[in-house]
Amino acid sequence: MSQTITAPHAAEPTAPEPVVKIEGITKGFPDRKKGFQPIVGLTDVDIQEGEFITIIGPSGCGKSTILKMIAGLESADEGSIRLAGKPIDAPSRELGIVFQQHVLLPWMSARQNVLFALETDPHNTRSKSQLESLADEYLELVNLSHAADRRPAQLSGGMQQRVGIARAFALEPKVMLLDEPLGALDALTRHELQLQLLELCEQQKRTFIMVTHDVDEALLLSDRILVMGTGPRAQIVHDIAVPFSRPRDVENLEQDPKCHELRGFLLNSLTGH
Ligand SMILES: Nc1ncnc2c1ncn2[C@@H]1O[C@H](COP(=O)(O)OP(=O)(O)OP(=O)(O)O)[C@@H](O)[C@H]1O
Repeated sequence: MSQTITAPHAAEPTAPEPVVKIEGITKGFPDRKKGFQPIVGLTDVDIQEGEFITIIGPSGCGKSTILKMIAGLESADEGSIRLAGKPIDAPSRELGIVFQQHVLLPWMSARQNVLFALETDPHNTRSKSQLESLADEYLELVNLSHAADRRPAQLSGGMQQRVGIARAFALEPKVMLLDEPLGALDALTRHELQLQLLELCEQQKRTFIMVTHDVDEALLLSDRILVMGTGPRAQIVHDIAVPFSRPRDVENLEQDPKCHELRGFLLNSLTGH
């Protein structure tokens, strides 16, 4: 007779260590007239490797400030932020950033812009020809191979933003921080790039933390949506798991009643209803 033997004190499976661990952070800024202004209230978040996290919240609540603290560009007043267990106290190549405004070198082509970032990476161990292939690979991933030799002035806003995305992705950071990456684009280009970003994220399986004002963008791309409340001392008021399986399809999402329900909930939380 077969028998199942269970260890008397089998260890509980432990959750993997979060790639980003935010513990008890607060942040404020000095104001010449009003004195110290508290912005971000006590905040704790664990982000697991491979998750796509979106932060949404009312304007001025401190979303970008949180992203800048994770990027090592601002320090928290209290608490700590760790990347794979190590405190983040300065920008690092493990943390890639894409801002709303692409900062490309105007005298270089799209390809040279990506290549320059790779060549000046102090941790680079690849040869020049390997870097050239890598730059081409990432430009292809954002559908820009045909425009690789054009300079920024010869590219549309959406194309320039795609070069910025290719450049940040090509450095293959552990965590990609996106601060309203599509915020400056017209609605059509924005939608196109959302789909491209979705495809890229699903192919790359990296960790993403994005700030956006666009609820539909958050629902399309995220595994979790963190909703911040109003300030001062704004905190995360909802941490929502997005239940849609991947790969995602916009049309299926649009017809899914769960998506409508979540969308309504998010819009209501943003408008304070
Ligand atoms: N370096 C700074 N010095 C002083 N105040 C700052 C600084 N950075 C941000 N702030 C203030 O902190 C508050 C939060 O700014 P932040 O950009 O993080 O908000 P946000 O939620 O990303 O806003 P939005 O949605 O409008 O982009 C704002 O009142 C802003 O003026």
